[in-house]
Amino acid sequence: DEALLKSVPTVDLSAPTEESVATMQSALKQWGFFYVKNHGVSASLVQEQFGAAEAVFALPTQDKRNLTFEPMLDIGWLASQGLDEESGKLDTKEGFMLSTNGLFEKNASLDREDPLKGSRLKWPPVKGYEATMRRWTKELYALNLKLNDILFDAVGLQSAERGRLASRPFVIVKQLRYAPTLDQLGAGSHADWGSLTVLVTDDVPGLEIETEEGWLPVPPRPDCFIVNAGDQVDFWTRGFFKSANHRVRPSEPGKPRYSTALFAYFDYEALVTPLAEIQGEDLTKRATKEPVTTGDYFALKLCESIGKPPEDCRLPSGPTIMHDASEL
Ligand SMILES: O=C(O)CCC(=O)C(=O)O
Ligand SMILES: [Fe+2]
Repeated sequence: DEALLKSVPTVDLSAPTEESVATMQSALKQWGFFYVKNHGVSASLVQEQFGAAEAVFALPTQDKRNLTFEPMLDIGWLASQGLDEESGKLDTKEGFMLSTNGLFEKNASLDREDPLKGSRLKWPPVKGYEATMRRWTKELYALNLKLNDILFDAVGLQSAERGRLASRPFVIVKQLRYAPTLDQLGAGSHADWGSLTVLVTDDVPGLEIETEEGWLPVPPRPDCFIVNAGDQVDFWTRGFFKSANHRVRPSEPGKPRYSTALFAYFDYEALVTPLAEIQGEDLTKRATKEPVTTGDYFALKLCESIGKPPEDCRLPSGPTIMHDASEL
């Protein structure tokens, strides 16, 4: 199998910018995925974050139920629930989510020193959790902004557009735990919705991406994070950069797998339109081909994911979306 001999490239953030730009460009064109090294997040913070994740998932079920998932804010605890379309079985992932939903207020500002400030969040009853996750979100938010700069160079974007698309990206932090079972997928095949996803995993392999030649493993690499482009980038570049389908198939018996994703979107209020800088045939796989703001797009995707057709799903006129799931 030829795909198995290949591997996704690594963007080294300590290398000269032109080199990072060239690597990201070819990686997103070919795979939709790359590793990033010298990302600036300390190993001790990575450990601390995984400690926080383990502590949340180890809470008594009742405590986790008190942190119930709120779909329109994209926060809270999710028990394993996603149906894996291939096997028809439930997948094995459990999640806890935080989001910068303070941005849902019109013209909201975002504090880069504390991106979660102003968000409605449920903090789990775990000592030190809030401080750790505020720090984690701050550092990963900054990393996403750096990656955006490289992404914008990779498409030759004008400077005015940069600020419009990436002054206040909306982000979701999702801590994941995959149950230690091998006869079921950890996460079924899917593409991410946003701009760039930054993924940090423990040392249990499992992530695979769909390629023309089959499923390609993207195993953990020491000191590297994994980054992939989502559907917003696919739409924005007319498919020039891929939003690749991927899945998780944990491969070590008896050992749970932990990973934490930062799902970033473009600026919450920005209207995302296909790039003028990229010409050529529209290869986008994204279903919605109308330009929409990130906020409306996000609300639309949420409606879709809970099975409401867009016409039954009231989208607000501006970016201030419903705060209450019952309004759907
Ligand atoms: O845990 C992983 O390796 C991937 C998670 C993922 O793809 C997702 O949550 O969207
Ligand atoms: Fe994903």
